[in-house]
Amino acid sequence: MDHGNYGHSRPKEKQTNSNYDVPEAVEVLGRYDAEFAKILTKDALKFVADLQREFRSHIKYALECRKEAKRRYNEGALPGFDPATRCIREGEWICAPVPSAVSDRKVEITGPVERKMIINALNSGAKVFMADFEDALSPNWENLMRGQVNLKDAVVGTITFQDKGRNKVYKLNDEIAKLFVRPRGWHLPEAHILIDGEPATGCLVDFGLYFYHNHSTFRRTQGGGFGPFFYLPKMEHSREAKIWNKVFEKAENVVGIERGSIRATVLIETLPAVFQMDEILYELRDHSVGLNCGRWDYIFSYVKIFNGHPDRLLPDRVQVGMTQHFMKSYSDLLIRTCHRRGVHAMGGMAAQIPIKDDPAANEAALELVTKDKLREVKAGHDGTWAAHPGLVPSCMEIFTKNMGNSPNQIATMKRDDAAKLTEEDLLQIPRGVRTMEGLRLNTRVGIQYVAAWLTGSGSVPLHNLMEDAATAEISRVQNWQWLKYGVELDGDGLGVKVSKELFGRVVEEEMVRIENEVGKDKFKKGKYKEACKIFTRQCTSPTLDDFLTLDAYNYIVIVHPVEVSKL
Ligand SMILES: CC(=O)SCCNC(=O)CCNC(=O)[C@H](O)C(C)(C)COP(=O)(O)OP(=O)(O)OC[C@H]1O[C@@H](n2cnc3c(N)ncnc32)[C@H](O)[C@@H]1OP(=O)(O)O
Ligand SMILES: O=CC(=O)O
Ligand SMILES: [Mg+2]
Repeated sequence: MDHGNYGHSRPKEKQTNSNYDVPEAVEVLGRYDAEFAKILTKDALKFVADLQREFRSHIKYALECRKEAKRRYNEGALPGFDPATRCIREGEWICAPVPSAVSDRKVEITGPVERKMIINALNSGAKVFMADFEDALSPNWENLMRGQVNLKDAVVGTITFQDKGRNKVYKLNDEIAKLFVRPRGWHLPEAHILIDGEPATGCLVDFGLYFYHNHSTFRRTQGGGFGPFFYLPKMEHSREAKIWNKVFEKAENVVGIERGSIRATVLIETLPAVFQMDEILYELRDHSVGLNCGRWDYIFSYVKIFNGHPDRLLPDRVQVGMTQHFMKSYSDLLIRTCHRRGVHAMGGMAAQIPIKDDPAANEAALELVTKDKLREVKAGHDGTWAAHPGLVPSCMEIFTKNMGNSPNQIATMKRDDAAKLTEEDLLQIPRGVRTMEGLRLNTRVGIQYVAAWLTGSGSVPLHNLMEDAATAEISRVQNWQWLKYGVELDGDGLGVKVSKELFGRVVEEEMVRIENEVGKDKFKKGKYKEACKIFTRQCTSPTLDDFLTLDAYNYIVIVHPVEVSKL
């Protein structure tokens, strides 16, 4: 974690936002708001600070280990199963029984913690709503704190939203989806909250504030005595799961609830983590409700881990789907591992979303989603993700039809055949070709996504697909990889090699295209130029940055009170 200076308006003399009532050695540098103050209470901040103090050295160590592993991969090593933990992989043990409140997770809708979307998602007919502080959210202060306010209102059941333009009031139905919350990954700091002079760890802020304010109501009204429920992103090793387990135990102790109340599903979305699935479940065995195939970050991770391996270059992004051998192997092994340990094996997100103004294109998009979901349920997944309420009914139909009356397939789809999958299967190079259109699309989408992220939107529709931080990362690292190794665009039959000059031209042309598409006015008012600078810098940097959002985060930190210009 980089504890450096963040933000445009950090005062020279340290000033605290004195309106918040803070515990000792905690400073809140984000804007004051009376609604936020109900979340940032002295006790809640103390709860977060205590987590930070107890676990910061563990987190720092885990992130150092990531760096060390990266050094080894860059020198040519391959990720693989750890001989030291063979006994965990081969041992017969199971996780704590799945709470009945979440035994049926056929369809889970996901979305940012935005007020109207939370209501729509909870009302969508999905079994679960994963409220996202991560891939789908731009983590600016307003989004994060409003997100906490919104979730608190949602858990209590009083959340409403008025769309004045459409004269429409949104409120919760009688029957709603079960709420899971996804905090940020371990790597992201929260620069608006300082603890002992250092930025807090983003995920401990997200988890801590949500847990502190909602555990009691949630367990009573939604969890049937269990909960709250979480999704845990971007882990690379079981030592990181161990930290989460200890965080959960501490949280349970502090508020006096039984061990195993909190439950979490871990996203397997980094390449090293696929070799650690048993170990991750083992660390979290009292708190686990399964694993999920986070396919988009997983693809991103493949490029990142192999950034020093020119023999493992990816084809166009659109060709790296779940039917590629390494992706199918990952999904099959995840199902086998979860079911052997008695928990859910969740599927992932198809990128297609409904297309409003083109029925034929809409039908084609829906067909792709259907195909993807059918593959998942037949393989043995217990549920899947939907990006949009319009997709929930068809995903539900596919899972219900193929699973009959069972809430899940944990006991019936053991997939013992997947036990024979090898390291080679899990690492097999994806097949396909590289094209100029692939380079253009990566560039267009990457710049448009960063522009949206800088203005507060973490998930956006682009070219009829859902784009979020994970999909944008693929565009970035793929461009970086192609540039670094001067690859030939072999799918066009032209034999063009990717170079800085070619990329520079593509960037210029795509910026013109974006301006034409969004219109001059929006282009001028938007953050397209800043986004272009960030994205281009990342694609052309001599070494690959770990995360696009770590670099871009600096642009969205606004420290209060904002320093008044002396001019
Ligand atoms: C790789 C991963 O991590 S995947 C998980 C993270 N990503 C996500 O969660 C993406 C979630 N999806 C979304 O954010 C959105 O669906 C987008 C940005 C892709 C598309 O958004 P839009 O273009 O606004 O969708 P659209 O205009 O069709 O929305 C229609 C209605 O559905 C609602 N809606 C759309 N998606 C969602 C959602 N995921 N949850 C709740 N409501 C939603 C809209 O709010 C809108 O409501 P309204 O009619 O009451 O005004
Ligand atoms: O978080 C999900 C992913 O696919 O990445
Ligand atoms: Mg992800």
